[in-house]
Amino acid sequence: MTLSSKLSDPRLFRQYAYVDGKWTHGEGGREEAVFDPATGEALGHIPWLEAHQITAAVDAAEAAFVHWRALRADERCERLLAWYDLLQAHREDLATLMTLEQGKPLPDARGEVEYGASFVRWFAEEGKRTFGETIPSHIPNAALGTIKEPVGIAALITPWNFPLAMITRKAAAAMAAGCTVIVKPAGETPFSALALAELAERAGIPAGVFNVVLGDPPEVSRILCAEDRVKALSFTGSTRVGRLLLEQCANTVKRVSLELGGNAPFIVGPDMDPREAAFAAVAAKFQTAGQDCLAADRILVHESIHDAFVGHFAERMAALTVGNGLESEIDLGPLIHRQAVEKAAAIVDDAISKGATLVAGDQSQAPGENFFMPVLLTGVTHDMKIWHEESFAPVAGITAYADDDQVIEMANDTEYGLAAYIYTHDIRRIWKIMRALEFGMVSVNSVKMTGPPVPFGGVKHSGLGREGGVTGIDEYLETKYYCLGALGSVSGS
Ligand SMILES: NC(=O)c1ccc[n+]([C@@H]2O[C@H](COP(=O)([O-])OP(=O)(O)OC[C@H]3O[C@@H](n4cnc5c(N)ncnc54)[C@H](O)[C@@H]3O)[C@@H](O)[C@H]2O)c1
Ligand SMILES: N[C@@H](CC=O)C(=O)O
Repeated sequence: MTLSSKLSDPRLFRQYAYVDGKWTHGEGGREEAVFDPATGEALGHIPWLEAHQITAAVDAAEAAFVHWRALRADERCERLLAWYDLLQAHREDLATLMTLEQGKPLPDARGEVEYGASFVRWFAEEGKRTFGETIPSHIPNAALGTIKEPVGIAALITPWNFPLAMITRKAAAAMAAGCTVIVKPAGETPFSALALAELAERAGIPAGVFNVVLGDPPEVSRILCAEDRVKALSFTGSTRVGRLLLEQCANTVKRVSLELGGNAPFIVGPDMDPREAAFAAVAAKFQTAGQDCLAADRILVHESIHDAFVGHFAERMAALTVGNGLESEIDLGPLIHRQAVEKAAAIVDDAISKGATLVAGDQSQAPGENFFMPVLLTGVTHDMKIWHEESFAPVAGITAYADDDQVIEMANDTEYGLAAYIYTHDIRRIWKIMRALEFGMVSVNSVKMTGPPVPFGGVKHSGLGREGGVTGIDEYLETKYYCLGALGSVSGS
């Protein structure tokens, strides 16, 4: 059965790049297969564009920018809202596509479509509120102020773990600001991006405003980063690649936004009900099979409730079902590919060899070669990979701590600074720990922390800038200051 036959609208499945409003094949004959990580079956193929075709996408975005930026904000809003409506109308097909190429369970994929669409609606509205300011003048007879203007073409490079929402959180902000965009999705999950392009076209987004290029990742990124006409780069992905791209953007002095890796601590205070906290920790760890930048990687539990917490965690973890995300009642789908499984196994082996205890996690039960059964390790310490590396896998590491100062030190003992969780009802402890944590986002007594109104982003090596919220659109705007002199009548006003 082909992929398109699983969709009620088969035209959402596209195996071409999308440049200047046209479905585009590669001119050099290079292509890449895209696999269903659950079954290993090839879902389809995507072309790799040649260097001159990437440059042609920049030409198209440049030409489209002239007209797109000239529209009124409310006109851009109307088109983005039409796109939002289409995303909602095709939610089921978009979720099916996503589960097939990414592996996450269908209900999670539906949730991501909803989440991704919510950024389009949010920024459609925010585009109407890109206010400048009036500045009381210190210059006689002058009026001073600022205007917000779109930066120009934005290149958006995105990962495979959230194949739709990571694009819309960037693209909707950029497009609402009046920018045109060139999206380079992950090669593992291009079909969600191409379905977005199909729906953008149907929504009346003009040719050249939303482009999707496909190709060899280092080659495409080098071209986009070196292009002076590309004024902003927004990247979501690993810290390793983020650093490379930051370097590559130096010559053209681009605006760079980076949403990079995480290694979230999950802190449980002594006053917590261990069962309630353990169930929350399981949810924070195993969403998207642990392939989430917000995944609770280091679970730090007060020594007084540690053993009870571990018992409840193991009990809840044992109830998780692992399988093909298209089947019903599945909690964890496959990992994205075999290398991810091997990396997870290496992290577990490293921890055990350095003294961690394997409480649960029997890989002989895995239902396929890309699957990894949830693992629970206790006694994880600073010298283990699991402490420092983002496992991006369903591997939970628990450690006991003695007091607040110790847990703050443990939590901050990482190069990452994206998100952290605190579970306690002691308001003084919450305030002390929350202020001391070196993380861009801290969630207290809640697993869910994201959504369009929040400024999403990290500190330290987790990134630069913020996405979403009222400031997310600023990543795509320049502030132009003006001084209107010799006006005569305004002095002193
Ligand atoms: N902070 C956030 O908002 C956030 C959200 C989702 C994922 N992530 C992070 O993304 C990572 C997982 O995604 P991934 O494995 O796709 O990341 P990745 O860095 O390997 O790839 C991200 C993108 O960069 C491209 N790429 C890969 N190698 C490249 C190279 N050498 N030069 C140029 N481009 C290259 C990929 O094709 C992809 O489009 C994790 O570290 C995760 O924490 C962060
Ligand atoms: N869950 C994150 C994506 C991280 O991988 C989000 O909400 O943006």
